[in-house]
Amino acid sequence: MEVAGEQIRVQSLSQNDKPHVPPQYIQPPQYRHNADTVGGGGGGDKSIPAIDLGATRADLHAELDRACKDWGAFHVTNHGVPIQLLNEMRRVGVLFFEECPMAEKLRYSCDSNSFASEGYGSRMLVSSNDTVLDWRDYFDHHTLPLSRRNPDRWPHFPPNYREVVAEYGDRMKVLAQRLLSLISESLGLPSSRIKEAVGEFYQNITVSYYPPCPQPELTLGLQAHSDMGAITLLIQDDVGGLQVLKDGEWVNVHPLSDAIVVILADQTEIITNGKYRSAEHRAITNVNKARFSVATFHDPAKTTIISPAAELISNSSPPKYCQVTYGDYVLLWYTKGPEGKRNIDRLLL
Ligand SMILES: O=C(O)CCC(=O)C(=O)O
Ligand SMILES: [Fe+2]
Repeated sequence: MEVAGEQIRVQSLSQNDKPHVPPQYIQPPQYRHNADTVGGGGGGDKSIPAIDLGATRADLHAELDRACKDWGAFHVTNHGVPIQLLNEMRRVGVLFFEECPMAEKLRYSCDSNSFASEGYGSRMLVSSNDTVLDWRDYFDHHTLPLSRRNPDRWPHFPPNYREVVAEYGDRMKVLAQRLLSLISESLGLPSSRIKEAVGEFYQNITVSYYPPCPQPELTLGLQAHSDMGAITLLIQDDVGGLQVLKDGEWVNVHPLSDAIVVILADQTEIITNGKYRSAEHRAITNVNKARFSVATFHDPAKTTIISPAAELISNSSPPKYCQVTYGDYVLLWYTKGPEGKRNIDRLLL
């Protein structure tokens, strides 16, 4: 835990070789995952849908409609982002966490007293000292709009790290726009409808590093939450650990190396008046292997007011959520904590 400026990273704890995790990382019993499911179960045969973006438009609309209603999360293949870039993003990210000396990594430390500050950290929520901590280190990059992008603040090791992140962010933006268009169309809305409601993308890229954990049954790599913004695009390595909640059961998102995981976030749920849902998800830990993922978030500006799309409102389908200024929503998330989907539930009418 970070107290009075002291910087403790989970990676350092993991390298201590202690058999027990410190008490701040122990989840209350109701939030722990069932160790029996790790690697084996985690939803049994169930898995999120996989959608081939090369399919015909009519097929795509039907498949997206199903996936966004039932899951709020799905894999996409044939997505147009070069596979080499996905692999390079994974490679430079892992090299930073594993090969860069801790003293140098700490030079990029984020400001642990402000929300979503850019840089290297372990503790996303600034709320209170009794928050249970995630078994995760991360590096958060502010990538879009370009006025927020300052690669000087990003890792200088390996040498091409900054170039890869910049290109990766640009490619993810294009894919996120395309997906929001297709998702609008699959609801019968004009293709630009959700994109216009979100406005210019504020894009953050968070690379997460989950070190091996001596007591995975007591911890979470990342507590259950839904993402705050509009749409998240995620890639992971081959270790596995991401889970999505489906009908009350946690289902493993099995790694598919060339695919990208799409996670609908809360503002899309509001704009679609709950017709499409944001996915509640979490990351679990394991004893043997460090795990790596890259989440690219696409959010509205803090001043944007988000409300259900008028075209989706009628006498038989009244508004389900009250309108919210995105900045107020973010503040709630960071001060109260995500606790699953509690924050969006507060907006229910
Ligand atoms: O590491 C993962 O797979 C999940 C990351 C995530 O959900 C997030 O950063 O919001
Ligand atoms: Fe997330």
